[in-house]
Parts: sequence; structure tokens; C-alpha cells
Amino acid sequence: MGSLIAKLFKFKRDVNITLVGLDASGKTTALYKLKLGEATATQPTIGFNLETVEYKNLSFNVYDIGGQHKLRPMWHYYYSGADALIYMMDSSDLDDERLEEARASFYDMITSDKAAGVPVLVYANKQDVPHAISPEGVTRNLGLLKVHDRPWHVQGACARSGEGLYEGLEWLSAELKKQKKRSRK
Ligand SMILES: Nc1nc2c(ncn2[C@@H]2O[C@H](COP(=O)(O)OP(=O)(O)OP(=O)(O)O)[C@@H](O)[C@H]2O)c(=O)[nH]1
Ligand SMILES: [Mg+2]
Repeated sequence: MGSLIAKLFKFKRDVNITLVGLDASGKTTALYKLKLGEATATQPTIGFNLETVEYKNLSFNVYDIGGQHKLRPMWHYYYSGADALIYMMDSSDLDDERLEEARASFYDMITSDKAAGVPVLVYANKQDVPHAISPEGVTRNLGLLKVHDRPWHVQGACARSGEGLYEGLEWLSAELKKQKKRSRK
């Protein structure tokens, strides 16, 4: 009955998404591309942005958290209550130190007990830049092949043009649907 009413009135299910990643990886660009359909000029985020992005029957409340070094200790406050996590990776940044920082911050995220087991979507962003690391390379670099305690997916993307952003949300919505079905059993 509940689902019939939801269908009739097209009720949307709210899901909370926490979006993190190193500074300048493209989080805010992606958020506003999804929200407004255009690439907006961004400033480094101090604190967070919150926007709701409608996709199919879901309302994604996306918390986009600033990624500068001094802000990263704040990320974990936004993990509790998250239905899914998105990690934004700047695939064009081939600097060894930055790759290590990305790996370390990703590891902190997936070992946080505040969002244990929730699906993780990684955007391998900036695929438009020549020599960007491929989604397979990002998978290896972040150590995802060792992650077995949750569903994960790496999606190649270009936040400026929007390429790949909705494909990522498509994967997330399918995962969230599966989880909902499992929780009803
Ligand atoms: N070439 C290219 N540039 C991008 C892409 N996505 C974002 N950028 C650029 O990367 C820069 C940083 O983007 P932001 O969206 O502000 O990065 P952020 O992750 O929100 O950064 P913080 O708020 O500091 O954590 C901007 O100049 C964007 O235009 C992309 O897919 N390709
Ligand atoms: Mg930002």
C-alpha cells in the first residue's frame, strides 16, 4: 500500500550523501553541475555546501565538504547519518605526495566506523585532462581491490562537462534500492 501511494504521488525518498576528496578535486564543481546543469566558478570551500539533487525517485541531500588539509579532520563529523559516500579523486594530479594524501584520506574514510558498510562511489574526475589516471588506475591507487566490506564503484567523470556524473548516481541509486529491499526482508 505504502509503495502504491508513493508511486501515485511520486514521493521521493531522501538520501544523505557525504561528498569528500582532496582540495581542488572538483567536488563543488560537480555538485553545482548536477544542481544547476552548468559549470560555475568555484572558490575553495570553507565548511560545506548542502544542495538537494533530484534523480529518479531519489532526493540526494549532498553535503560537499571542503577538502583543504586543515579541514579534513572535519570530514568524519559528516559520515554519521550518511546513506552513501562519494569520494572525488583528481585523476589529473599525478604528484606522488598528492596521491599518497588521497590514499590516506580515502583510507580514513572507509575505516571510519560512522558509515560502516555504506556504498562508496568514487569519481575518477578530470578525465578530460590528457594523461589523467584511468578509472582502473584510480581503483588500484586507492587500494579499492582490498575493500570487501561494502559495495563500491569507480566512475570516470568530468565535473566541468558533467560527463559520468549521472552514471555514478545511477549506480548509487541501484545500490540503495538493493539495500532497501534487503532491509525489508
Ligand atoms: N579540467 C577539469 N577541471 C575541473 C574538473 N572539475 C573541476 N575542475 C576544476 O578544478 C578546480 C577546483 O574545483 P572545485 O570544484 O572548487 O574543487 P573542490 O573539490 O570543491 O575544492 P575544495 O572546496 O577546496 O575542497 C576548479 O578550477 C574547477 O574548474 C574537471 O572535470 N576537469
Ligand atoms: Mg569545494
